Amino acid sequence: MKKVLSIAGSDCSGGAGIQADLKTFSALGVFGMSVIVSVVAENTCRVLAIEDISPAMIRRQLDAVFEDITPDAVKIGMLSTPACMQAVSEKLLVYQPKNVVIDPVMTAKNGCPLMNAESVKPLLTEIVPLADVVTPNIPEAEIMTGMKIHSLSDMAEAAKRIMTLGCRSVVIKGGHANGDAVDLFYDGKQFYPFKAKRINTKNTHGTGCTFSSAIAAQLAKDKELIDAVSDAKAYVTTAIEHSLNIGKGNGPTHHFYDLYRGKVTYDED
Ligand SMILES: Nc1ncnc2c1ncn2[C@@H]1O[C@H](COP(=O)(O)OP(=O)(O)O)[C@@H](O)[C@H]1O
Ligand SMILES: Cc1ncc(COP(=O)(O)O)c(N)n1
Repeated sequence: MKKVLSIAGSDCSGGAGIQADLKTFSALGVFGMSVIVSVVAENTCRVLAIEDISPAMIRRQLDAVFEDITPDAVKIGMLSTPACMQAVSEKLLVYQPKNVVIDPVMTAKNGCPLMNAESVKPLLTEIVPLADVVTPNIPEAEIMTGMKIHSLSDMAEAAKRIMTLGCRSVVIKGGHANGDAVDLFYDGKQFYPFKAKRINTKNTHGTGCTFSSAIAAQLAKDKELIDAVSDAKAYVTTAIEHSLNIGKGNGPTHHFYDLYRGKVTYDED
């Protein structure tokens, strides 16, 4: 069984964060583990409060996982403060995991901030260079690059700028654009657009968490980067097609194993 670690925030309402990550891992047939960086009191409508776990406790959780179980991939989501980022980057430099996917989470779907403004700099200098793939949405890519993104060619320019930070590849997600949902993957040599029809739903809570976790799961199963991104795009599209009208705001994606039966492969080692 392949093993994947999520380092992220907890969404008590179950649609995003660690909870979405673990559901994605299970649906894709990998063993999920979690290091909780922040506890977020949130639901489909709003964020009520955030309590960050101490950097010492983040370090201890990482030690607990890595001294016993070597993950085949690591997904990083919400890291709210520079101190959280410091704890995570320090330990990842020690443990050197393979297949690191970084979703630079900055705000919830309802616009509530999940990352402090002073964290942008350490995100770019300490976290992004650890990544095999970084997966910003359009507003996140704008903050990371200081440019506005209105078109696919703007997405390409932003991807080039993000690559200069030292990551191995980048996918700029097009969920926040108009028209088809086009994500642009760039490996430093070539651009690959992944296109899906836009699904007309308000229930998109957890789409980014689902997508980045699906990439991590596929990388853990030894897929090439481009194939992992392609499979993750298919997975997240299906999870949005079957998203749930739970809660009063943006409902969550759905991770239902039967939907993927036939596509899921288990690895016995
Ligand atoms: N309404 C939609 N229809 C189809 N795909 C979508 C839709 N909204 C988002 N996606 C896809 O979901 C994934 C997550 O994208 P996005 O919502 O931009 O990320 P985030 O959750 O970080 O804001 C991307 O693959 C994006 O193209
Ligand atoms: C703890 C936590 N992490 C991440 C998100 C963003 O979710 P999305 O996948 O919708 O961008 C969230 N709302 N809560």
